[in-house]
Amino acid sequence: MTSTTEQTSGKDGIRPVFDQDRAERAVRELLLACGEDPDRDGLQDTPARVARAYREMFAGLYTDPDEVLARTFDESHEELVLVTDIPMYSNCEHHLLPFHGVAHVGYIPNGDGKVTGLSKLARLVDLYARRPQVQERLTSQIADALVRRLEPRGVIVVVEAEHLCMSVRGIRKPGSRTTTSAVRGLLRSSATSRSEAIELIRGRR
Ligand SMILES: Nc1nc2c(ncn2[C@@H]2O[C@H](COP(=O)(O)OP(=O)(O)OP(=O)(O)O)[C@@H](O)[C@H]2O)c(=O)[nH]1
Ligand SMILES: [Zn+2]
Repeated sequence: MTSTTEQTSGKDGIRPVFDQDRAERAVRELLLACGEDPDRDGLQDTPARVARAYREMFAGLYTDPDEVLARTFDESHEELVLVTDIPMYSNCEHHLLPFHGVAHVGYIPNGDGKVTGLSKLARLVDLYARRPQVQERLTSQIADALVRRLEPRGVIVVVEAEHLCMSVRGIRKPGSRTTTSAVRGLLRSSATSRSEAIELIRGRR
């Protein structure tokens, strides 16, 4: 039986552990269900490898996003800070197949010294991407974490991705891309601020 701790998600979806043995048993079962022989030469180490791969791909389940943004700098910049084209690899929670693309993350600091390191924006993308996800939730979780920790005047997050569940199976439309956005604060309420950010994202190349 599954224990309560395993079923219960903590703050912001944080889970306590990755169960390597259980994951290996599940992969072995999957191979058997596919009619494969998990004991044949090429597959002997596969359950352990796949389990480790999932541990890595879902590492964001075991990390507190607020820690990523814990350190702030005293900088009186009060206009847009935008990091574009952050490579993003996630897995859709419906098929456990990858979706990948880029994220653009911007915020307007509130001027009271809460400016974060630029790499932390990419770390935040990574953390939420490394969970079983849907693209809409990934996008809004990144935005909401920034709002929570930095109390900025505005936030914009745009994610553009191809879903392999739409490419390699099902509808099979390789190359189709999905764009999602989450805007908060001034970047939502002010058309001028939002257009400035969107223009910078669009014209980045
Ligand atoms: N909104 C949203 N849908 C997603 C995402 N990732 C995958 N999906 C969709 O999840 C849906 C699951 O639909 P179902 O009908 O339950 O499953 P399915 O029979 O495998 O669907 P098909 O992919 O159409 O074959 C599909 O339409 C996927 O395209 C995502 O990040 N956001
Ligand atoms: Zn999918």
